Amino acid sequence: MTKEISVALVGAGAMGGALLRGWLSAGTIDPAASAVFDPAADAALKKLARRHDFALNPSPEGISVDALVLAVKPQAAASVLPAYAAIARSALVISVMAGMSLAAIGRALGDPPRVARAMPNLPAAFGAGVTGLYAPATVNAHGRDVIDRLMAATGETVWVRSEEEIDFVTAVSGSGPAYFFLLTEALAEAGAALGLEKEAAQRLARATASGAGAMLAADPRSPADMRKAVTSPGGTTAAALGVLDGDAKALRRLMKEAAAAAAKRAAELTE
Ligand SMILES: NC(=O)C1=CN([C@@H]2O[C@H](COP(=O)(O)OP(=O)(O)OC[C@H]3O[C@@H](n4cnc5c(N)ncnc54)[C@H](O)[C@@H]3O)[C@@H](O)[C@H]2O)C=CC1
Ligand SMILES: O=C(O)[C@@H]1CCC=N1
Repeated sequence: MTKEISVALVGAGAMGGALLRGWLSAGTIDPAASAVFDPAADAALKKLARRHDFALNPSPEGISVDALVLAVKPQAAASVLPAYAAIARSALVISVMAGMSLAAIGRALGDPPRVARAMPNLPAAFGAGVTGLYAPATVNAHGRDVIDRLMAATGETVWVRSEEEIDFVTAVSGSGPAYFFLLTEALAEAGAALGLEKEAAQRLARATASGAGAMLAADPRSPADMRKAVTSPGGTTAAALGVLDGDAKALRRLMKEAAAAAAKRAAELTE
């Protein structure tokens, strides 16, 4: 049996909390040997700590774990991270922070030997996440395996070739769920504008997004082939796609601009 991983998680908010719940339900981590740090721990997190028996907000002194996972806001990192420098000396450090470079993490933690970057997304809370991963040569095959096992507990993993590509992962899949949620909001608004009751339009749009997501997860056809399967020649879908994807390629152009803006922001946060 593969050994469970001991983890110190710094920041158990939306993303850190989702990862933690994924690890606990998949049995990836050893709760009794793990610790979670979050000064704003809410009742749900306290209950989780009691149920699974992991340490919540212990003193960081003397803690020794396989992996130190950093999930605080990048803007808070410089002031928060130094308290965890001693843990980082012996642990594999995995940062899920957007726009916080390996160099900046190294500076904040006193240059620990092994630091890697992971860019998960929020569907990790339902085991339906996808995480982009990058580790420099200082992280060996065993370290990569630990990172992969931790992130695979919450969905798919995709290794990328350079640290810069993590900013591109952030633009595609890190921020990506929000694009689909916006599309769902916009579709519901369009349905209401046509004359449907607001609640009916919301239910139709949400179930459609979720159904399309289920097809993407289960159907091996490409997204383009599935789009074609919905689109009868001269029919209703073709009329809509003429607006979204006609000569001006409006949606594709907009998506490129949106992803470029996200990647640019990730790079700015890094500076
Ligand atoms: N929300 C998302 O969809 C994604 C977020 N991320 C990254 O995850 C990180 C966290 O983002 P969210 O979870 O969205 O933010 P959040 O605000 O929900 O969580 C941050 C947590 O850090 C805690 N915190 C603040 N000071 C702390 C300290 N001194 N020690 C320990 N914990 C402390 C806060 O109480 C909070 O619970 C960010 O760096 C973000 O770039 C990455 C991928 C997706
Ligand atoms: O918006 C953000 O900066 C974070 C990173 C990816 C998703 N949320």
